[in-house]
Amino acid sequence: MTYLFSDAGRAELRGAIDGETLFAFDLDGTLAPIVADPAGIMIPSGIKNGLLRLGRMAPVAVITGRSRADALAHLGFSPRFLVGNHGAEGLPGDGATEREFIRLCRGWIAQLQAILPDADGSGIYMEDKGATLSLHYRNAPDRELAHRKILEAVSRLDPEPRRISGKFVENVVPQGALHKGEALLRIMEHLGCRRALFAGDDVTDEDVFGLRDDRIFGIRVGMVEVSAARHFIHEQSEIGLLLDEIMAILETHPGENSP
Ligand SMILES: O=P(O)(O)OC[C@H]1O[C@H](O[C@H]2O[C@H](CO)[C@@H](O)[C@H](O)[C@H]2O)[C@H](O)[C@@H](O)[C@@H]1O
Repeated sequence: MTYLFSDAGRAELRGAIDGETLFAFDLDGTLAPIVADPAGIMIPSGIKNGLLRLGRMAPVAVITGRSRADALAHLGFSPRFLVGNHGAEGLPGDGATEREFIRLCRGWIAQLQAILPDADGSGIYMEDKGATLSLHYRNAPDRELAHRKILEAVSRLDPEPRRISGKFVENVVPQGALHKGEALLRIMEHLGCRRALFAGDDVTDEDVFGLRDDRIFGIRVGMVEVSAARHFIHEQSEIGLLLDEIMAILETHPGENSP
């Protein structure tokens, strides 16, 4: 992996983007620092302003594991594309499938309430996001025990969901729901974009990096041993710098059809 703010990383970024590139970002851990309470995130105002400015120069998407409504409340503005539930919510034309995902989740929540009646007592927090759900154990007094209970409970769900691990969380996702990589490709196709940039910090973001699609410039937030991303930044606080760098490049390479 190449550090984005090295000479080589900067040169590769310059060669990879212009005003017709789709710029897509994950939310938690990327646009907002990770905090203990999922409801307590704060997107720094510099990042919000940067996204708004970038949105006037090129298409911008936020692709998040949160529900769209929740993400919107934190963003305070609508990016051109806002995909929620890891790709399961908010893509053009997917209304009927989303309703089916919500129905499935209602069933899983009822089952989990029976399997994990003491969830709160174990420090497990169930986040109902409509089309998917998340079981958090960050704040459990015994994280290992809480995690084991979650894994056991999820393994008993019927029908079997797709389970994706995250930062002290297990995400329960309907089989057949698009993942973040597929969602990004859908938006590119919809817009006719030949190139995209995507930045993300977590396991579900690897669904984008793992496409290994040369048209997509992937940036992992936080260096990890195993990632399919080709570039990384050290930490979330560098996102503001990334937005500035992107906009400086677009000012000199606006793209043929940009405003
Ligand atoms: O795809 P993302 O936008 O990165 O969303 C992934 C999950 O983020 C949230 O949980 C994570 O962030 C919380 C706040 O910093 C943190 O407390 C938690 O431990 C993390 O797992 C969100 O609550 C989930 O719904 C998202 O799926």
